[in-house]
Amino acid sequence: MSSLRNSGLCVKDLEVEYKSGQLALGRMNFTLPEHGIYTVIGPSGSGKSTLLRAIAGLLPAYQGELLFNGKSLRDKATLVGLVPQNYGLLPWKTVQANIRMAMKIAHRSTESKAKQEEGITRWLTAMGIPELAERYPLSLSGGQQQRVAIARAFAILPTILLLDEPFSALDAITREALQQLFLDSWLANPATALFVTHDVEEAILLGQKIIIMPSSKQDSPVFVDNETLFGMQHGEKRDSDEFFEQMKRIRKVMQEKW
Ligand SMILES: Nc1ncnc2c1ncn2[C@@H]1O[C@H](COP(=O)(O)OP(=O)(O)OP(=O)(O)O)[C@@H](O)[C@H]1O
Repeated sequence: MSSLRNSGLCVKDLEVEYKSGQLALGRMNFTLPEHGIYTVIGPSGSGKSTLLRAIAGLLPAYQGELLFNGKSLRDKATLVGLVPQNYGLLPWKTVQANIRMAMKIAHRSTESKAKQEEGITRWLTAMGIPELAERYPLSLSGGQQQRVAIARAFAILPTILLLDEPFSALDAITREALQQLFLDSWLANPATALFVTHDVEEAILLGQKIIIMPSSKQDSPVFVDNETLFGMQHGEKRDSDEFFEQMKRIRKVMQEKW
């Protein structure tokens, strides 16, 4: 049994250097309880995508340890879903075939075909795009591709869900609608989610904690608790006093650390 100290996502002395010798991510140490949404903001180049890639197992090498409930992520025993910045959809497969393939890889065909098809329809519907099932990714708008990528990530029912600026290609209204869809979908499958965004408001509207990456690789990230807002109805957050207080708090940290 894992002790409480080891439960959740544990990042121990993580440091990433790419082949060029450039330090992409300074030493990081933190533990995040499971079943939470953690938003990550930081200046360009501070290592947000690199952090997600390390957790997703996409880096050939890194220093330190990544554990989930005490088990190393290197062992691939924990199912991780990633929505990368470029959506990562296969252009030669239809929307539904993209999702089907991800489900097959994740569950190694242990699921019945009927259950798989039901899952595909359910997640496309949850993202508001059931009519796009037969279309090919390159015939879709950027925002539609983002929805497909999010549906695909949720459809594999991951334990850890990583999202790299998933709503960046959306207009403000669609973005708000998708934030709500994301929260509803997360409630249906409360993965441990790391959500990278450039938008401070979005970080406050979605995260249970907000992780602020520093510009200096020698500095540590700052964690801002956001439980009060996280517990509110999504539609009421933006107009609340707590939202404005949180904006002020975070801007202060940004001024100091960026
Ligand atoms: N494949 C790579 N090879 C070499 N260096 C890389 C590679 N990918 C990223 N880097 C470098 O690592 C650092 C962190 O990059 P990363 O993409 O993680 O930052 P980020 O915070 O996600 O930036 P952005 O907000 O612009 O997406 C940067 O200095 C970047 O130039």
